Amino acid sequence: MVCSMLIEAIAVSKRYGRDWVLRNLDFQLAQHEAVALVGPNGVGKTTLLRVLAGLVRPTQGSVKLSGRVGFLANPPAFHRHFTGAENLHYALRLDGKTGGRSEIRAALTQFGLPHDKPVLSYSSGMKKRLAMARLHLQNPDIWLLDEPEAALDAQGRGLLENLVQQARSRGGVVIATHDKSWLSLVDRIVELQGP
Ligand SMILES: Nc1ncnc2c1ncn2[C@@H]1O[C@H](COP(=O)(O)OP(=O)(O)OP(=O)(O)O)[C@@H](O)[C@H]1O
Repeated sequence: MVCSMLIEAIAVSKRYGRDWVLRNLDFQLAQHEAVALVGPNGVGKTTLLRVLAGLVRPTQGSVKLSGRVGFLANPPAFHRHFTGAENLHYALRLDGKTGGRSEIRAALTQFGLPHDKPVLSYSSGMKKRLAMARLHLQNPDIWLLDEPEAALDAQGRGLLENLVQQARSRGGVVIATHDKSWLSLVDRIVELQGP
């Protein structure tokens, strides 16, 4: 049988020590779907994204992915001593892509970033923009965004909305968020209730 879902998570549970964070959760993401993942602090949104991304193994249950995953962490991680361009080049190499210099320069310009400053000199909003530029270039099938709006100004927010459109036309996107303005922009809202 051909599975048309990008993500098919079945009966996923996750426990840290003795504490259950997720219990028996089913989650699906369809092609061209945008889903908002909401719920109070500590309810398990990041944990679910990390399980879906394969960064954390579920205690029980299974996750099936159809496509390449891109994860926008909050806060995002980089090589601090590398420039933005070097970080993008490195990420593309890890993905097995040969990102051309002109493509990387265009992405830095598009996301309003300097071309030759080390990331240790970036503000948190600039780091978030660099993480967006990285995802833009990686162009995965499955986009997992953890509080992507954090630290962004109004222009950065506009760039983020464009990125979500890119994600939607390429594959599908899950946005863990406390920002209610996403709720009218997505196809479906999943509210985590706790274990
Ligand atoms: N590595 C870890 N070890 C132990 N407990 C953890 C770990 N990561 C997360 N937790 C716990 O799991 C629970 C869910 O955390 P998580 O970060 O997934 O919540 P969240 O919904 O994303 O919260 P927020 O809205 O504050 O970002 C919290 O109680 C947290 O303390």
